[in-house]
Amino acid sequence: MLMANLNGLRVHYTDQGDPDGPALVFANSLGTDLRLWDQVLPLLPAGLRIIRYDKRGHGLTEVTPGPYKMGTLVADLEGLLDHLKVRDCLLVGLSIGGMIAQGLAVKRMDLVRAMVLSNTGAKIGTADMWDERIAAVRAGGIEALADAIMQRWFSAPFHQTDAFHAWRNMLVRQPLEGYAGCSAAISGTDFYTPTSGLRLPALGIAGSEDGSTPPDLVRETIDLIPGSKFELIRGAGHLPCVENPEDYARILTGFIRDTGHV
Ligand SMILES: O=C(O)CCC(=O)CC(=O)O
Repeated sequence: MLMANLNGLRVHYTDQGDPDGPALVFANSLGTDLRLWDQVLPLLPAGLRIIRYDKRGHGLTEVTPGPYKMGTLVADLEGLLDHLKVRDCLLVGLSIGGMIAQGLAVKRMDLVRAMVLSNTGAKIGTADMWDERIAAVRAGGIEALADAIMQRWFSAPFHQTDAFHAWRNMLVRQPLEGYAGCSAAISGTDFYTPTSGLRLPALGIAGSEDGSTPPDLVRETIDLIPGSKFELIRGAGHLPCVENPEDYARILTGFIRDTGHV
């Protein structure tokens, strides 16, 4: 079990693959932990150093009292990469993880040489929407919202699978304070201007059935970065790395190779 103590926050992470290989770093979405990438990792090319982590208030990372700021979540990942002496990584961020990726690329170009913005946006939802969600979660727990969240996360056929129930369990077992804290960070984030200034290889990935960050939002965001590419995974919702890991890994592998990362 790997834990890093970063300015007093104990962060859970994994560091797998070739320790001397180019680094591929994953940042998870709201209400998920690093198991989000379990099915994609075995399908990726050999020779990479693969780092995953649980963001603040999620998984096995410590929970601090919310609300959180996006700058704090960005600084947490910055601290982890500095701690692990990672430079020039290919950073894959899904949803809030994609916001963290945008923030880190703007702040520390030495850490991020290429970026995948998956099922995310420069801005996600409205402040009113997030205020309502935070109030609902504080009143009734994540369970009270779980059915609606699962509708956005997964396409209808996936709801009939056994795996669906495992992912629902993962969601409702996330710490409430972490979920609410990160929701506040999303609410306060609008990266349109800073992301427009980014110049690095970038790929957007969307799911055709994504009810949280629909394909148009992902495309609008990735189009802010000149020369970027966009891929749509048909039939998948907000978490295509879970619903269709084969297509996700194929697209990611193509980008890894195109950018000369392995
Ligand atoms: O998944 C995220 O990180 C935030 C976007 C969202 O609203 C997810 C959901 O539908 O619950």
